This record gives sequence, C-alpha cells and structure tokens, in this order.
Amino acid sequence: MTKRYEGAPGDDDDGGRASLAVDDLTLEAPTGKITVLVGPSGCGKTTTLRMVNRMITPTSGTISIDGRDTASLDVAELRRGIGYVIQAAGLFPHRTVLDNVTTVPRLLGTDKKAARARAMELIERVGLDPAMARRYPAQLSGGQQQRVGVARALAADPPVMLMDEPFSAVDPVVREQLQNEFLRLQSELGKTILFVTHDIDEAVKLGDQVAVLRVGGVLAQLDSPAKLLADPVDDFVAGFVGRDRGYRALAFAAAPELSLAEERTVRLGAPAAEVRAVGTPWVLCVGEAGEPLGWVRAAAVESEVALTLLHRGGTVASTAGSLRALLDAALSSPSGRGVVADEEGRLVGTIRAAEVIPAIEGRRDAAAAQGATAR
Ligand SMILES: Nc1ncnc2c1ncn2[C@@H]1O[C@H](COP(=O)(O)OP(=O)(O)OP(=O)(O)O)[C@@H](O)[C@H]1O
Repeated sequence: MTKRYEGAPGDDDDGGRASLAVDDLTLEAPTGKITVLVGPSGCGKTTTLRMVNRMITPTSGTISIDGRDTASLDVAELRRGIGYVIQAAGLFPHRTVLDNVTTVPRLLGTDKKAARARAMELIERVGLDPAMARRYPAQLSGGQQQRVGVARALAADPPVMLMDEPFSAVDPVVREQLQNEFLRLQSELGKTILFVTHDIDEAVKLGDQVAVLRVGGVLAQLDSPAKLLADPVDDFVAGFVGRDRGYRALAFAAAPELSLAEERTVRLGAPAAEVRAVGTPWVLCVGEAGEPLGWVRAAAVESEVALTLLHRGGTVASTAGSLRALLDAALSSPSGRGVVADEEGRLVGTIRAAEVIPAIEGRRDAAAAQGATAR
C-alpha cells in the first residue's frame, strides 16, 4: 500500500517524493502474532496503522484481513473487529474507568449488566485494582490509564489490535511492567497485533516479527528480532538496532545446560562465624524456600547476617532463561558468581562469566558448521 499526502511540504522540490508517507509497503501480519513497526520519527508508522482501520485511506494498494479487502467492508463493521490503543490511552475524561471500558460493547448492543461484568473482568486482567473502576482517568497514573486503554480495546474482543506507541508516555519502570503484562496477556489471548514504536528495544522484546521502516515509508527489513540483531541488512538498520546488538542478540539464545557450581549459602540471622567458615569473601544468603536474597561481604558481618548487609543489585538468571541473562547474572554479581534459580525461584547454583563464554562460542561454531549466522 502507498499513502501520499496531497499538498505536503516538499511536494515540489523533489518530485513529490517527500509527500510519500508510506511507499509501496507490503507486509503480512501473521494471525495470533505481534508484528512491530519500528523506525525513526516520520517514517510512516502511524499512517500505516491508520490505513488498516481506514482512519486514513490509502492512495493505492489494498489491505486485507482474513482475505477480505477492507475497502469493501462497512467501516463500522471493520472497526468492530479492530481494537485501537494509542499513546496516553486517549480515554474519555468525563467517564469513569468502567464506563470507558464498556463504551464499545454498549454501542454494539451488549446489555449493561453483561458489559459491566466483562469490563470488571478485563480491568482485573490488565492488572488494575477493581476499586479503580469508579475513578475518572485524571485520578489515575499514566501507567494505570494505559492499562485502561488496553482493557477498553479488548472489551469488544476484537481479533485484531492496532497499538500506536501505547507505552511511551510512562516512565521506564512502569513501561517494563506494562510490556511484561502485555506479553502475558497476549500469550493467553493470541490476538493479531500491529504494534508501533520508535524504540528498538521495545520492538525486539515484544515482536514476533519486526518491520524496520525508513523515512518515506519504505520497508528496510522484516525479520524476527533475533535475525534483525544478528543480521541487519544494511547500515541504516545496523545503526537503528544499535551498537550492543551482539550482546542483545544473546537474549534470544536459550541457555544450554551448563554445569553450575554448588554454592554454600547462609540464612538471615546466621552468626558471623558461620559466614566466615564458608571461606569466600562474598557469601550468598537465601530465604526459607531456598530463594536467593543477596550477597553479603563476609568481612562486613560483625554479629549476624542482617537484611541491611545484603547486596541485592545482581540479577538472577533462570534455568529456563537466555544466555544473556546468564552472562548478566555473572557480570552483575559482586562475587563474580552469577546466581541461577529454577522456575520457582529457588537457588540451583552459580556460574562465572568465563564459564558462559564457551557456551556462546559453541553456538557460533555450531552455526558456522551449518553455514548459518550465529543467533
Ligand atoms: N495529515 C497529514 N498531511 C500531510 N502530511 C502528513 C499528514 N500526516 C502525516 N504526514 C506526514 O507523513 C509522514 C509520516 O507520518 P507518520 O505520522 O505516519 O509517521 P510516524 O512514523 O508515525 O512518526 P512518529 O514516530 O513521529 O509518530 C511524515 O512525514 C508526516 O509529516
């Protein structure tokens, strides 16, 4: 599809090319998957999204959903099947959270009681306290408003969702929470999602496939996140995916089974003598269920291990995690020994960075043997 804005600046000085917001873009968004559109400001991401629900009419080309040309459908019917979430949620300010979420189902004729029951279920599902349902948008934080925006888009249970920078108006910590919950929700719901962002980290985290666009709405590369990081097609994509992409690509490499060192641990309240008896400068403290709590410097324990003595900055890798998580656990641990836990969060053992590197090298060798690029 193509979109040319008539009368846009630059029409005359370069043969009209500058007015092309989207230039002959061909893209398939697989059913039940997340397709992320990413690219610099003005590259036509929003225009592309809005052509799908016909808020913008393409200059040429067709858009089909389930094999049906959207131009041939009734606009209201088309939009009923498409949830739309925008930056800063775009909620109706004078309606309560509950009324915001029930608006579309009510318009579609769902009776009030059923619409409310479904809305309350969605409000909880997106991680909001049900008590928030009575509040007005202005009485919520940005992150909470964003959750309401997602609940509202899901209320009519549309098979397709268009999401335009839905998480960009919140701080990085809330943003990460929203991303994680969005992925959890999607694993249950399996919607077909077109997601726009200008943040490449968000794109590779959320996308099953990622489309990188150049200004002018030209598709530069469409690939899985792992392939994009490992094999950018040109300098533009390489520059866009960023410098530390080799390290970031490790996030998509499942951690192989590595032999972990057994770690001698102490509990909170352990006396100084017990800590010193471990014989290493840093000793790992675990909780009742064997969950790692943090590292304690043996020399700093005067009487017993207290919470205030624990260094809790290091990341914990999961046995089901990635090579990147393993390496990061080792690099972020004050002892140099990365903490690895099972899926229930109980300590399994520790690993040093020097022991993770051979696994990374092994992947490269295996890929080279198969004539592929290491991913
Ligand atoms: N109504 C309009 N009239 C004329 N030009 C427009 C119009 N809307 C968008 N454009 C132009 O089309 C191009 C693509 O805009 P679009 O909003 O799709 O980009 P984007 O990738 O979503 O950008 P951003 O990340 O900054 O939101 C830009 O050059 C923009 O200036």
